[in-house]
Amino acid sequence: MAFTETGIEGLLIFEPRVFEDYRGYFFESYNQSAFEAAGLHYNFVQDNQSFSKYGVVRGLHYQLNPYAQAKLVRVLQGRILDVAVDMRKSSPTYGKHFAIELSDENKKQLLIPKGFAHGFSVLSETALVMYKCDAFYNKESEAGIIYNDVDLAIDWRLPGGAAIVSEKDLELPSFKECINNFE
Ligand SMILES: Cc1cn([C@H]2C[C@H](O)[C@@H](COP(=O)(O)OP(=O)(O)O[C@H]3O[C@@H](C)C(=O)[C@@H](O)[C@H]3O)O2)c(=O)[nH]c1=O
Repeated sequence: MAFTETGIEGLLIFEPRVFEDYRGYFFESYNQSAFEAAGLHYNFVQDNQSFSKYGVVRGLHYQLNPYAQAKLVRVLQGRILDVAVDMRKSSPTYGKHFAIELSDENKKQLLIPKGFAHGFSVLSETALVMYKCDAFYNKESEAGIIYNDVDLAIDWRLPGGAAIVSEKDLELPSFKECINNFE
């Protein structure tokens, strides 16, 4: 079980220890005491799961305070590019993003603290994504940034720009338009 830094404070990669044998494999996908031993005190209260096809981009999403959510993201089937944008104005990496491939094969997870916008693109034929949240969904506090924001310039690794995006997400504002949503 290992936590790796990403260069953005608080944003960590978690790699569980995988036990393989002739039957297959076993791993602890989450263990609260192991997180606490690493100084990571989260009280996850909601688990979400989504299934998407190749080219889907979900995001970039966050909830406004006091409903902001930390998330622990993993992939049960397939391969995604998971992206977290640092929206914490006091952070030295404010406005920077971090992207990582998460897959059923590499079993990596991304721990995203509050104060980030989150999204992902689907790189495999389909992907089953699961993430834990430390605050409940609150429809009224949903917010987001347009996935192809010019300032963030995220490479979603979808050649030919084949992004499949929800109608709601296509209406999202630019990064610059929502900076006042953050402290
Ligand atoms: C996020 C969420 C949605 N819903 C409902 C609202 C809506 O009718 C339907 C689909 O919601 P969305 O289109 O917002 O789903 P989606 O675009 O997958 O939204 C998710 O994107 C990723 C990137 C995140 O980080 C999540 O926090 C969440 O915002 O599900 C819930 O009931 N509970 C929830 O927690």
